[in-house]
Amino acid sequence: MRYISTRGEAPARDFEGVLLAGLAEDGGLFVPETWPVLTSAEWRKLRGLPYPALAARILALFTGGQPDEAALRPLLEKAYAGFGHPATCPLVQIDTRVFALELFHGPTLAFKDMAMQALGLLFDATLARRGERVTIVGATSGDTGSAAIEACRDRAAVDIVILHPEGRTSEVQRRQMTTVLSPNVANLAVAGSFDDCQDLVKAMFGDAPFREEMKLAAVNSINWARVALQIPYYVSAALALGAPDREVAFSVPTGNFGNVLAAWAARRMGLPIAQLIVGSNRNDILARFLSANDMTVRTVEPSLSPSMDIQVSSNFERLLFELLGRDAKATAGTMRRFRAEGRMPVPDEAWKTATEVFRGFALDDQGTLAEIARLHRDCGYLADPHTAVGTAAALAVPPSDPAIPVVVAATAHPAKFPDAVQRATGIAPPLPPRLADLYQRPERYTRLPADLSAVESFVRAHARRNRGD
Ligand SMILES: Cc1ncc(COP(=O)(O)O)c(C=O)c1O
Ligand SMILES: N[C@@H](CCOP(=O)(O)O)C(=O)O
Repeated sequence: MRYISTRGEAPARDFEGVLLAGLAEDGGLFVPETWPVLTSAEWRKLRGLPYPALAARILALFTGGQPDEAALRPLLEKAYAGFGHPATCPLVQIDTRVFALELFHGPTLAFKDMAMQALGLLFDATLARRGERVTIVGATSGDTGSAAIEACRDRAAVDIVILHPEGRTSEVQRRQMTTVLSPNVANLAVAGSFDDCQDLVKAMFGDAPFREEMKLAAVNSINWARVALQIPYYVSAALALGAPDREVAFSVPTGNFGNVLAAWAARRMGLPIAQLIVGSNRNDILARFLSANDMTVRTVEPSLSPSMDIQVSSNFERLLFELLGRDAKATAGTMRRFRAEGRMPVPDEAWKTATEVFRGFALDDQGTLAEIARLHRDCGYLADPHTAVGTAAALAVPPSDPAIPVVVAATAHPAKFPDAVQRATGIAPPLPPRLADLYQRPERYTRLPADLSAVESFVRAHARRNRGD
């Protein structure tokens, strides 16, 4: 299995190369050179497998034997062993045709753990074998950061620096990051938005001497391994509802487009997914794109679903590459214009192709509170604000065939957003016992402006300190 860059100017790599490289050298994102496609009989054979075994089978389709399924299986069993539900990611019926795929039973209570717990182990195994050390730099709007820190804390071959937008995460989200005092972990509160943090991370990767000196690695969904590890749960949910002999749809609360892209990948692999519903908050660039081919960047606005406060959705580039017939030159040109002009010129034909699969829906904060209240009142389900955007989208733009069930990606535990949940329902969901003293733990983080040289100096000092240079 080889991977190519969406911008066509970086050398192709194998899975291990992609895992360690993160972003391609030409600024593009790695995608499989060819997609593995399963027959109906092959999908049926996956039914009933425990989640770690299913995930190993799917991931092995993308690793080209390095590591192979036999090596991946114990690794994934270890990754999911600490999850708070025996099914890893249970499917819960919440309405007549709507199901919640609960992806938040991992250590940091958000869907990021589903990939990140395995990614940390993959990094460990790979770096130990190669005798190498890396510096992970990551951007977070709230959940990637804590999941990455939890997966990488105290690991011998990894230093990690996470950039979050100062004051724009929930307090629980911030504390989950900043109260981890392991020497290899550092947190930066950046004066700016998530998009600024993500730009800084990409700029560090674009600075070739710095990238080489620091041996930079990525844990954001710009890293293909993150997306690959998000595919199995769509497979698991679809099989449970009757695929490949029955079509399903997914509704995914969306920000950086990594989660819904994994669902798209499952569809590309032959899973019968009738429709993908993209839920947005007031930062509705994706909903505008899907309804009117308008992908114009606006200022990022804070909302009750802060993890989705994003305007530049990195993984959209992977979809764009496919929509443009895998034309890397056209993709690179389109992305250049997007960055220069703040508007993405997607040809009408490509846009129409996207709308055959994707539907978009945006919900403001009032609507989000109303949906959390409705779910609690009518369905007895306590949802976090991100999941509520997903359920509202599922009801607003469902597939026209009522026999097709809609699975909503329940991306965070309601206890991560107690203020919003309490405003909507009067209930403040408690944190699990292992996090009960979160508000009493000391925090450590550094404030910096959104300035590349300041951030690079910080990262260099952090890495050197840990390497004993
Ligand atoms: C709770 C939650 N929901 C939804 C999203 C959006 O997911 P994505 O960025 O993969 O589109 C995020 C952030 O990734 C998140 O943390
Ligand atoms: N919503 C994310 C933003 C980063 O997304 P990623 O999937 O690219 O890591 C977050 O919570 O940090």
